[in-house]
Amino acid sequence: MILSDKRILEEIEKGTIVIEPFDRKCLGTNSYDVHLGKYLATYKDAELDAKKHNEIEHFEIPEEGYVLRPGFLYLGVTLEYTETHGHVPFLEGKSSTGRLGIDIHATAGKGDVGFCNTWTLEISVAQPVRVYAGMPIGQLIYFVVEGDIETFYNSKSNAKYNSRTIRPVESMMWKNAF
Ligand SMILES: Nc1ccn([C@H]2C[C@H](O)[C@@H](COP(=O)(O)OP(=O)(O)OP(=O)(O)O)O2)c(=O)n1
Repeated sequence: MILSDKRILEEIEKGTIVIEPFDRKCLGTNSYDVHLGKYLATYKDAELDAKKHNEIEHFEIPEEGYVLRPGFLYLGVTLEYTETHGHVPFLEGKSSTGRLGIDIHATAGKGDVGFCNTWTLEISVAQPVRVYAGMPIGQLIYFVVEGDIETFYNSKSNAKYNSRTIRPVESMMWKNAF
């Protein structure tokens, strides 16, 4: 089950869903529109190694926008800081973004109950496209979770992506033992 607009508002009222900044106009029938934050990042090395800490370089999207190019992975970030304490949040693209050939996640759309942060976007494009800080980029939808939670994401000692940030965060795969 996906939360309706009224339920999302009720959860915000209760504090079980936090979206900052929140704008009522961004609330859809059963989703909330999120926006592109001003920081982007790319990996320093052209070849990545899943066992190593691959470092990124951050840069700001200028006023006139920034042209994303095919063949590159850009890490972006939502403008919105979110907390979800009782539901499973999913980050989805928007049809209007998709129609510009912009993918906002490579594979990960699911969030965890207890996730408290901005969302890192794994952006790739089908053709060159100029993007702007603050443009609508995706939407959050909230699923009801079945069963009790033993360990919330924000209380997991090994949660990799819960340190509050306004910048995109690189892959922390290197922290996995494999
Ligand atoms: N495109 C996405 C998808 C998810 N997340 C956030 C919300 C999730 O709650 C958190 C962790 O996502 P995953 O569980 O998919 O990531 P990992 O399994 O790699 O990390 P961890 O070991 O911390 O669970 O990252 C994000 O910022 N950007």
